[in-house]
Amino acid sequence: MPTVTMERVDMFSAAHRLNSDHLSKDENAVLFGKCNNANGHGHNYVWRVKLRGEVDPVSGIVYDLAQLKKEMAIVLDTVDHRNLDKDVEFFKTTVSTSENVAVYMFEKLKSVMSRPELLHKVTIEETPKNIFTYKGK
Ligand SMILES: Nc1nc2c(c(=O)[nH]1)N=C([C@H](O)[C@H](O)COP(=O)(O)OP(=O)(O)OP(=O)(O)O)CN2
Ligand SMILES: [Zn+2]
Repeated sequence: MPTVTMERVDMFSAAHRLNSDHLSKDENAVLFGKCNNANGHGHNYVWRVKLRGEVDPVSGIVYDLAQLKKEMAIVLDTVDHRNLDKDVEFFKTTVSTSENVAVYMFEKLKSVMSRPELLHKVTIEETPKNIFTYKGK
């Protein structure tokens, strides 16, 4: 059967601050600039999810879209209108760069999917200019 890639896109708004516990105050300020400001800042992130698999000969689908929507909603609830650094366990020890947001969103979705082997890649658009993609380990 043919192998097809399907994609669903959603969005979430979240606050964060770029700051590494392994760097000094000055090193953080130099590395992250305005993004290290103590007040933090926010983004309207665009989350692109791509699944890749064989088209089922009976149903004609790769994966149930309604199921994917439910699973993505579970993940979105952990980040939407949250402060990533304070509300998400993963970011209490990991800098909330969009590289790491892509890793988190991929692994969290994979952990709730009924067929995790179909998850192909996740893309995070932090701003229209800054886009990060993760395909798993
Ligand atoms: N490697 C990374 N560098 C930076 C990240 C990141 O996730 N990975 N994130 C940031 C900040 O979060 C920042 O908010 C995004 O950068 P910013 O300059 O505000 O947004 P733009 O690049 O789109 O702004 P322009 O000034 O229009 O270029 C910083 N670095
Ligand atoms: Zn930011």
